[in-house]
Amino acid sequence: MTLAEILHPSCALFLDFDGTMVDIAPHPDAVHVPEPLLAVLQEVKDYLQGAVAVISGRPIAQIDEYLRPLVLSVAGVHGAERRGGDGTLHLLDTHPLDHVVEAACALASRHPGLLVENKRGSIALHYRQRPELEALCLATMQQAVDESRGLALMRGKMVAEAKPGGASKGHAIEDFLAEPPFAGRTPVFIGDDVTDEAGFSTVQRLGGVGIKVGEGESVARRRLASPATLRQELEAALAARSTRTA
Ligand SMILES: O=P(O)(O)OC[C@H]1O[C@H](O[C@H]2O[C@H](CO)[C@@H](O)[C@H](O)[C@H]2O)[C@H](O)[C@@H](O)[C@@H]1O
Repeated sequence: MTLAEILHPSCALFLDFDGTMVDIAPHPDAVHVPEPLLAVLQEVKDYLQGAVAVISGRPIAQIDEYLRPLVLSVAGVHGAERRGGDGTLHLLDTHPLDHVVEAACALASRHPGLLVENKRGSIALHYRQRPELEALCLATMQQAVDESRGLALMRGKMVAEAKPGGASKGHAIEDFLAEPPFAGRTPVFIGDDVTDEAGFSTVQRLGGVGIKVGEGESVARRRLASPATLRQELEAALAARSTRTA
């Protein structure tokens, strides 16, 4: 089944960012947003009467910067922050991260190439430049999280993140679906990473469609090969819309 067949005007579309809309890059700051993607997203937003949201591990401010001048609804930091369809900002309670920051920074200072990313309520330890240190990074972060209050460890692509225990992409999608312009629509969530599995489960439980980009185990019942394929399929869905309404 293609995205053109799935994406009807009564859908709400939820999109992950890294690895889904844009290719994975060697460094978090090195991602490239292809120019045509912005135009496609604007058109899809119009088609779905505003019911398009980005569901990302990145902060909302970063997503805004990458998608500028487009402004979309966004859940950032795995749902710890969320800007709804009316522009209202919802912030989950955060928990002290000092112990995790200390542990992650101490490890990074001993191992050049490790990168500590500090977000509101969350700390990410990236090991893409030092993949051989994966086990050490995961163990260090897990121990620091276990010794902290209210945090959970989440694995991503070459990254271990400590985030608020209550934050999840699935919850963020449910919160969007309780509000206009998302309420009453069939949810479609497209993502690429372990962190997106909660989102796939949520939309499928609600009668919607989960689509995994790329390879790897997933609960999602549909697949797309790559971010480039996603862009092509969105363009095809828009073209099919023109044909349908012509
Ligand atoms: O939920 P997402 O929108 O997919 O964000 C997940 C994380 O993305 C970023 O890290 C990942 O992408 C980087 C750029 O391609 C890559 O270098 C890194 O290895 C990946 O883990 C971002 O830096 C994180 O904050 C997000 O949580």
